[in-house]
Amino acid sequence: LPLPFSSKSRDFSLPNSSWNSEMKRLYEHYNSQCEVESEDGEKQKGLWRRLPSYNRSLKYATGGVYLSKLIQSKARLFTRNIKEQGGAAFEYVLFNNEEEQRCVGIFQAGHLLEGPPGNVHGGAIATIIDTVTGTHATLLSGTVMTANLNINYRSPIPLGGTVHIESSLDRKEGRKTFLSCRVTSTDGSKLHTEATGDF
Ligand SMILES: CCCCCCCC(=O)SCCNC(=O)CCNC(=O)[C@H](O)C(C)(C)COP(=O)(O)OP(=O)(O)OC[C@H]1O[C@@H](n2cnc3c(N)ncnc32)[C@H](O)[C@@H]1OP(=O)(O)O
Repeated sequence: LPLPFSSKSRDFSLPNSSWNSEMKRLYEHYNSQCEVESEDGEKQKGLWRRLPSYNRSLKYATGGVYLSKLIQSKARLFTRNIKEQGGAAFEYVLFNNEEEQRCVGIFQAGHLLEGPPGNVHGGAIATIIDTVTGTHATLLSGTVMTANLNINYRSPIPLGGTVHIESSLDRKEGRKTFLSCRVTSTDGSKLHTEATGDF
């Protein structure tokens, strides 16, 4: 990602004890296709790249100078702002495939994201879609803002479950980037959500 992060920052996209078996399985699936370093230190490029994820970046953002010191020190990325451990909210990891211009998110929805009883809140689904597509658009086109996000909710996402999110490039027009996104069950058989985004 283009923003510089301190090497001391915690990377939230690594496996932790709250991850269910599906989350771990899919993580392994993509992680095993990422860059590998041989014993002699030579790096072999992989098909996929795991994207680290930190809970803040504002310290480095130029807009930060206009904000109070309190806000600057307390600002946290929305999807990584819950101190409670154990998969309470957004557990996710993103992988990017530069060659195929695809970005994949594996998302486990925690108990604080409830909307309809037993299922994930539509706003939380929109948030994770914006995160995957927004990150993908940033990788494709540099710093961007979401201009439009159009979402069709096809079937509910069970709370505690894991889903597969895939963002793909539709087209670029000048400084605009258009992406499509699908949220499915991890075996791909069930479509939960479809979206398009303009960045
Ligand atoms: C690490 C985690 C990553 C998470 C990523 C999360 C990303 C986000 O959520 S960003 C936050 C939500 N988004 C925002 O707050 C954006 C608010 N909006 C804006 O800042 C501005 O309206 C912005 C930047 C989208 C467009 O501004 P600006 O470039 O000045 O607009 P303008 O010059 O009128 O339009 C440029 C082009 O975009 C198009 N456009 C503008 N707004 C929209 C829109 N809402 N929908 C579709 N197209 C639009 C225009 O039609 C125009 O197209 P063309 O060049 O073909 O005529």
